[in-house]
Amino acid sequence: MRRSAAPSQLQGNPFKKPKFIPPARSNPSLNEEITKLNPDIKLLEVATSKTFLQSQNDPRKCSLNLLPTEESAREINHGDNYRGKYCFEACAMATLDPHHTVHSAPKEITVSKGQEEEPASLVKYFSVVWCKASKKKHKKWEGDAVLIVKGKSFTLKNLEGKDIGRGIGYKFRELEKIEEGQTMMIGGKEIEVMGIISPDDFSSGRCFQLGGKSPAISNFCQAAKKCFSNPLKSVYKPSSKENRQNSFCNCKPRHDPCAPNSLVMLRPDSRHQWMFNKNCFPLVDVVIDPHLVCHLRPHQKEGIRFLYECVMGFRVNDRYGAILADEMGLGKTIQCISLIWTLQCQGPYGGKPVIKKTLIVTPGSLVNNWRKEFQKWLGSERIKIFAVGQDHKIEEFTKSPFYSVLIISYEMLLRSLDQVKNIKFDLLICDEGHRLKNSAVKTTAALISLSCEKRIILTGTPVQNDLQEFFALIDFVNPGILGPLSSYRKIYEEPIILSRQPSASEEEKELGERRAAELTCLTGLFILRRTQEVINKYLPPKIENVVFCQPAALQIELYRKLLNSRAVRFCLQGLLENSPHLICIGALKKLCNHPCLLFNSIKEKECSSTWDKNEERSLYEGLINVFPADYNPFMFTEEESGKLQVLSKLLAVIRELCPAEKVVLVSNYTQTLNILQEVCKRHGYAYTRLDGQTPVSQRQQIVDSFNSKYSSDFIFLLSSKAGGVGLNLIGGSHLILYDIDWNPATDIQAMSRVWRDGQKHPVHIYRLLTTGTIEEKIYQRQISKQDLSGAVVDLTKTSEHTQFSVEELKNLFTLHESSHCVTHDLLDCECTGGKDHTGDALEKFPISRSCQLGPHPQKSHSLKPLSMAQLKQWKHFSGDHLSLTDPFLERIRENVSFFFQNITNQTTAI
Ligand SMILES: Nc1ncnc2c1ncn2[C@@H]1O[C@H](COP(=O)(O)OP(=O)(O)OP(=O)(O)O)[C@@H](O)[C@H]1O
Ligand SMILES: [Mg+2]
Repeated sequence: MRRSAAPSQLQGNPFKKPKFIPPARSNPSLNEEITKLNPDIKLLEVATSKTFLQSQNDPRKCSLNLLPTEESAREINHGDNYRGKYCFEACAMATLDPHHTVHSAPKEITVSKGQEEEPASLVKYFSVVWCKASKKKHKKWEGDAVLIVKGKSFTLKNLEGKDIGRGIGYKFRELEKIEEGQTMMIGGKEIEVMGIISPDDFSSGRCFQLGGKSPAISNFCQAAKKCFSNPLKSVYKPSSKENRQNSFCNCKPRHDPCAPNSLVMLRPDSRHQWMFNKNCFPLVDVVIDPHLVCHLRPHQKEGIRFLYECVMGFRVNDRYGAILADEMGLGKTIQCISLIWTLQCQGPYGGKPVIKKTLIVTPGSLVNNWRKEFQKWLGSERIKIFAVGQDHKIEEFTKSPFYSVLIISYEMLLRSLDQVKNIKFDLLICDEGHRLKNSAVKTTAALISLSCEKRIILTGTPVQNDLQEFFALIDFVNPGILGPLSSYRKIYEEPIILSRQPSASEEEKELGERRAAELTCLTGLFILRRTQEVINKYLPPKIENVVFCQPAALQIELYRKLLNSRAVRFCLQGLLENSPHLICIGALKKLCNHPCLLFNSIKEKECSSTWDKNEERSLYEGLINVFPADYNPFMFTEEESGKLQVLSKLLAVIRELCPAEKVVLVSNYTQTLNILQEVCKRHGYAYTRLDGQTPVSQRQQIVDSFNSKYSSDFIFLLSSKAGGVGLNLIGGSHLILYDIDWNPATDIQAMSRVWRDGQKHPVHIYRLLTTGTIEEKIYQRQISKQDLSGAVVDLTKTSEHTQFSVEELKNLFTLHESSHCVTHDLLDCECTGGKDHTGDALEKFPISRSCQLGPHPQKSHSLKPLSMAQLKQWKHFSGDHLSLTDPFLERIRENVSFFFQNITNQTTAI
């Protein structure tokens, strides 16, 4: 039967290329090679030979897939029916790693010749082409597919991962015979077998990738492996006639590549030269300006190399995107500035600059920060920056030839999209780019519509809970690299999510893990994430405290009443559809911050016209009577809230002991910030404030003035959700998180504002939680979920908190009045929180005891939220412990039931 070429063959699908060796034949030369490495594997036979990225990356791994032949399998199998299992395992372990245990196939495995019954666990995979069944002689194949043969059943999946045919009841004999060129009918489709797919290729998902992708990516490995050659060789001596002809080009690097500490970029490989150097300009080394290099941290140098290789298309063929996902404060800005400045002045071909104009899109509050950073690192002469603002309209940029960098906020971009589209940008940088969630979001759509190919996303906040958001980011920087969303879902998202369900079978778990690993591998070429650890040594010590504040009497009484309300009881009956649980949670959180916030809500609702119909009525019933008859929320007192009492004392002791230091005080709620502001006023503390209402144009000014050593402000009131991202608040060295967010990333964002490059003082962080209440539960949820983080992204739902099981609600709606610290109770720690478990007494205990904290270096200083296990490693003690050495904690102990403390960079600590 003749056939037309299937799509994969037109595109050169690597899975079709290898010569198929039917199971009964062997390839002696390869076998020899394998045998040299490990004599035990001579019984196995090479069935297919493919080149994959992974094998290139890891020199120990080989590009061969080893399958036992029918005969060899029979040789080692003596009479039982596990051959199928053996086949599968041997395939899955197919590497040439000499340490690998390919030879350890179970010896007792046997197969009886006449045996017909085949265990259901036999799984084989084949690449096939398919078309609708017809009697025509000349078939027109409609597409490539993957045939999965499991036991007696067949499944046909297209390359998007969708099932397109099924069949059952095939005989084992038929199964055995499947070989290249064989045609068969499955679910009304005719297929022709093209080759065997190894279980590894199937479980990693590689067999679904069409020709263009893998080779594109694998190209990087060669490029990346090439060492830096002596740059002077080709730079100073034009090697060919053509090069001499093009001597009008700048053949010298802009900076001396041989100077000590020079930072030289990777040279393009021959493929790149062939594609992009049609005029045969001489190769010139691209060298980062030494003026910048002298400031760069090692991880920043590595980051610049990474960005350069990505946007030049060295890493993945025909893709020019990158995601720089370094944790907060690692200097993503300086890395981008270095890249822009380099590409704008230099290039590998005749020194010709690679880019002319750059567009930087950033949250409004950071537009001026970017401008300032350019000035900080490059001064005002080298490069002309245009930051769009009220007084700086985009037209000015369009008209003037001087400016090469346009900085614009996401909001402004939407408003002036048409104008931006008319400008040709060669490089696009999206700061805090995790907001580009999907193409349905307007901003994403607007950015996608820009024609610029070189795209960089910067984000310090990893994608937390959504593989589709992850897809959106990847697809934005390197469009199409993961195929269409529909196939991505089938091949990666669904198996990964399925594998994380508690009910997942072993097989599902394994498949999900393999797919996640493959996804990480594919995307890892253009995603770079480094953690805080790389910068710790440049930073002053950080003393982190979790402070469990005893609730005030009024809070306890109101809390009990709320928990006894009809609304809460209704939630616990499990009728969650219309459950008012979110309202109940909101009320409890307000109460923890200050009872006057709850009072205000009750009064507001009483005045509201919908009060009668509202579920809140049943929540607030009788609550007002708990407040004193003449209660005036504007005259609130500190004694009415445990946390506020602690805060007030904390501010006083900071002021007293460190008069030159400043405090960043963070809340997620504007109303709470109002209370904190009032506290500042009452105590005469000078303050400044940045929240969602603060005009974007004023934000940088507020930040700058707080950071200035001449500022008289003692406190910076910050709404973390409104404007926390990306801000540098190094003027403050004490940071107090007054309330807790469900999403740990919000809190981490806030905490990272002060402990960053440029900070001069030891940093003190205080997280205030009300003992025994919902705040502790939210904290526990933050930290326990962290243990589950996934390989590519953290799949735990941490940002959306609308769904709870009845059990979870029961836990949330419980007040633990007798516990000093419910979180500590949960840690399974042997200590009682007494004095023996402070750092002072550490030497007395053997290191292995779970509570002995100080001597163990903290495992990771990454900005990831803590896990329960890590928290247990923190120093911890109850509030009534007698000899607190920390003078700040000493002063607030009266209102505190428990402390956790951890010091980073302790060697130089206070
Ligand atoms: N090599 C360096 N030497 C001194 N200061 C540096 C260096 N690199 C960065 N900084 C400073 O560190 C601070 C943090 O840098 P930057 O704002 O770029 O961090 P980021 O990675 O963008 O963090 P975020 O995710 O919070 O936005 C800035 O004030 C910056 O000027
Ligand atoms: Mg930033």
